[in-house]
Amino acid sequence: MTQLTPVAVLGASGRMGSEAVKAIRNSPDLTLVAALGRQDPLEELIAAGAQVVVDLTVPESTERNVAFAVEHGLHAVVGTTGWDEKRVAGLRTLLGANPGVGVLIAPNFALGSVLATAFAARAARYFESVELIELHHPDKVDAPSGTAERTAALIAEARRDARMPGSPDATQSARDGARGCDVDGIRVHSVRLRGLVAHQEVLFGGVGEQLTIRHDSFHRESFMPGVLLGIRQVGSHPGLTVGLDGYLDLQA
Ligand SMILES: NC(=O)C1=CN([C@@H]2O[C@H](COP(=O)(O)OP(=O)(O)OC[C@H]3O[C@@H](n4cnc5c(N)ncnc54)[C@H](OP(=O)(O)O)[C@@H]3O)[C@@H](O)[C@H]2O)C=CC1
Ligand SMILES: O=C(O)C1=N[C@H](C(=O)O)C[C@H](O)C1
Repeated sequence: MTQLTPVAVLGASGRMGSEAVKAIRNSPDLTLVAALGRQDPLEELIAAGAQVVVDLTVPESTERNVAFAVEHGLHAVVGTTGWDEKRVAGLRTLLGANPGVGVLIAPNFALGSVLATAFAARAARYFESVELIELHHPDKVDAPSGTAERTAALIAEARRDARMPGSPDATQSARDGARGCDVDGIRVHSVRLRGLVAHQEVLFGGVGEQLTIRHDSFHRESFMPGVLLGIRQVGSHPGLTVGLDGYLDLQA
């Protein structure tokens, strides 16, 4: 008989957490052993015998949740935003002291979004101008989105490698926020609108042409194949992986 992987979800009653609970329950190779919320002690993860913890909480709690998992030898699949460079560096150190434990931090679990970000990174060196627009539901607590931060960082890296200057911009005066925020030298604009779920456009401009790379998540089900892929693979990838693309062969 094949062993089922025992999985716990943190943030289980949230928008993403409740969808993940459903997806895990519907997976014949996984068993949901804990579904925790803000009030529940993390020790329940151990008592429940979880092997993989899925963190879909809030930026203030994710670092502590993941540290607890790693220190107790549990693999973690993390969708929560807020993982800046300092936090990532701290987690790498912690993982160094806990060899064999795997953590996946995936700013976006939707396969189309992962591809859109990869395509944008590839296109980055060919266009003089680039700006990014991310559009989300109005209940989102952070801006810009984690996906936009990562996409901008990868575009900026590709442009630096190609020794490109910043996007041309003659603006001399602007109202606060009119030009969006600066992520690694890339302008990112955040829209919050009832009815939206999660959307992103990367706009590349060259002389007489524009390339737009757009991805839309219309429902949180779109994230679930990526969440399940992460749960199934995290144990085979010790150390830290940032981005679901780390588990995919995007060159094929
Ligand atoms: N990687 C990806 O593909 C995606 C990532 N996200 C990210 O996932 C995160 C969650 O998003 P979303 O589901 O929309 O948010 P919600 O606000 O709907 O859910 C967050 C949940 O976390 C719970 N929570 C808060 N603090 C803790 C804690 N200390 N321990 C355990 N649970 C806690 C909340 O409980 P309570 O109700 O009690 O406050 C709530 O149920 C965000 O950072 C978002 O950006 C979202 C979509 C896709
Ligand atoms: O809060 C959300 O909804 C989302 N958060 C993630 C992000 O910040 O990029 C992923 C997706 O965009 C949905």
